[in-house]
Amino acid sequence: MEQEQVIKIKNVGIKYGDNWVIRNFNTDFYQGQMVALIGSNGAGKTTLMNTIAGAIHPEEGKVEFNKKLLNKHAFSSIGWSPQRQVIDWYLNVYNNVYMGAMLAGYSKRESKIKTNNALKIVGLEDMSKKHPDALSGGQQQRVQIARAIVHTPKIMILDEPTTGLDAESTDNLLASLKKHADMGNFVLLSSHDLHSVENYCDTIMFIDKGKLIYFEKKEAFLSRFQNFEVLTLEIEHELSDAQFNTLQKSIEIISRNPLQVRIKSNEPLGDLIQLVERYVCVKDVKKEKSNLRDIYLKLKEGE
Ligand SMILES: Nc1ncnc2c1ncn2[C@@H]1O[C@H](COP(=O)(O)OP(=O)(O)OP(=O)(O)O)[C@@H](O)[C@H]1O
Repeated sequence: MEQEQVIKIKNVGIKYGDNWVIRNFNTDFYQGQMVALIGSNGAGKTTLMNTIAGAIHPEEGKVEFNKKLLNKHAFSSIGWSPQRQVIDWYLNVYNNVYMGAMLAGYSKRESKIKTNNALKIVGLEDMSKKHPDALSGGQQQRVQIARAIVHTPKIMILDEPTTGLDAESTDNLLASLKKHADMGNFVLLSSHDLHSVENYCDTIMFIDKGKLIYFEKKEAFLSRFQNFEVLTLEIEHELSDAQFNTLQKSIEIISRNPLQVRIKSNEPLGDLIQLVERYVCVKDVKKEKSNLRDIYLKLKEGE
């Protein structure tokens, strides 16, 4: 089925004071996509998401929504979880989330069902009576996300939703967002957790210094850069500083402990292992295709 465009970003430019942080930004988003917005600190991810969510008005250009797909109250079609925590400290966990459903126009009965479902997704069913100040940072973050997604909006804009979440909660949340996207909705999330993003998102949007560098299907993005591989070497003992420094001059070490080396795809390993074995015995070698994180680091290096 042909998926419809949900959002169009047209020549958007945003500045703080005299500084342009985003300029000439153009993108289209479609139903069914789960897009990972990635880029280094200060790249402009939050600024862009806040602009899409309507919290910042662009200096230039505009963000257009497919009006046909949205309810007449846009609020009920968009779920936004900003980077800074916005929860009501005077309401307990349950009511924080329940309020999101009520504000989106659901009846009390529907809101209850939706609230219980959202609390389940973020794993806070047992904490519904607690007040936010009695929760950990990660749990507070989950309250905010539950509130943003409780009304199952067609468009979800989530700024670093996995920050502060443990591995299990991260997986649960992303799996449920993926399911939501697969049902024809749209999810945009920013994250520095590239392993999780790689597992669940289907589209990569890589920005740098306020500019869109790559925006394509995950598989296309990965295969474009998978001309190198990562070797993990199990060695008998750690390298001394002097050994490490010397080795670094002839091979591309990306991690010291565990020792990880970047090589070209299909490059023979004999010479490399011989080189390392001048200093330490290599007990095992594991070769993996570069993943999203490796590619991201390589891109940042080559800047
Ligand atoms: N309120 C503000 N006033 C002035 N400059 C700002 C403001 N907010 C952000 N900036 C600047 O705009 C640029 C983009 O910031 P933004 O927060 O959008 O980046 P980000 O990609 O979300 O970073 P991070 O990964 O650290 O969250 C940065 O250079 C930042 O210093």
